Amino acid sequence: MYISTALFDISDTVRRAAPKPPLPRQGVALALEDVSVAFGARPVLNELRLSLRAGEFVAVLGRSGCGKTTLLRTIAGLDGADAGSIAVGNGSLDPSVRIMFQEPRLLPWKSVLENVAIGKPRSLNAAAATLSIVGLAGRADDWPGQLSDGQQQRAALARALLHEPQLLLLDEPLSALDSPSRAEMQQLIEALWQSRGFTAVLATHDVQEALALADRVVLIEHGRIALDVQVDLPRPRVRSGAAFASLEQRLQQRMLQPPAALASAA
Ligand SMILES: Nc1ncnc2c1ncn2[C@@H]1O[C@H](COP(=O)(O)OP(=O)(O)OP(=O)(O)O)[C@@H](O)[C@H]1O
Repeated sequence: MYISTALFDISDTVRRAAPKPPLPRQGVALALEDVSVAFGARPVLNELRLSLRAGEFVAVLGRSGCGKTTLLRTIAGLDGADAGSIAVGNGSLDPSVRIMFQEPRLLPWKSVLENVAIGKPRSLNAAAATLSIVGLAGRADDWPGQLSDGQQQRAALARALLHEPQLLLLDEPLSALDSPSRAEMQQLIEALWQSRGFTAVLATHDVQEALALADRVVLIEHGRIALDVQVDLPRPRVRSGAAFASLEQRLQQRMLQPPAALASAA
């Protein structure tokens, strides 16, 4: 992994490229009612309920294996729910829902531009413009292997954005990046979310990342939403502030509780 040196003015680039008008921020974007998912005999999601307002940015936290990925895959229609209902944009082929994974999942035999245009092969001009928005102007003809890890995730973000999603699902897409690339991508995602108005769900282990980006942080325990915290802090978030630190401590403590303590508290 090498450190990205392709710093660019994120806010200016994103603002100039913002669609007009942005998506309306009203109504419910996503509603999960009593959604249960099991793999064989192992229950993962257990009558989970979650509702998101249009334009809301929600971070999903939880210990490893608690079901964050399963939740996002189920919302995207990649995993089927055994029970319950999911309203709005359910189905992996629905262009209004896009998902980004921890790995960029670019096809190595296609150029960066062709990767971005997957599913929209007639949109090469728009794909090139989207590459510029994510800071990859000039890299369209490269192969994915010629990009750094962070740049590959930017290309994956461009691929999702090309579909102008109403709901963007982010499954720990920054967890493999070095810290400067990670901070840049956080800024980029926040700027895009602000200018475009899509609804975002970010699964992460990182409490700071959740608090830096989200309007609301939810915590999964025992297959359900066990904690739902509103983050009423001005943006851009100042991580050194007292209110930020206090929320961070509260969530960290909850995340660090051993499973036995969680079971007896449930
Ligand atoms: N396809 C599958 N088949 C069988 N079990 C699975 C499958 N996918 C997930 N699981 C199990 O479901 C549980 C939840 O997995 P999931 O990947 O959703 O957790 P997670 O919270 O995203 O974990 P992490 O933070 O480590 O990525 C785990 O016990 C996992 O082993």
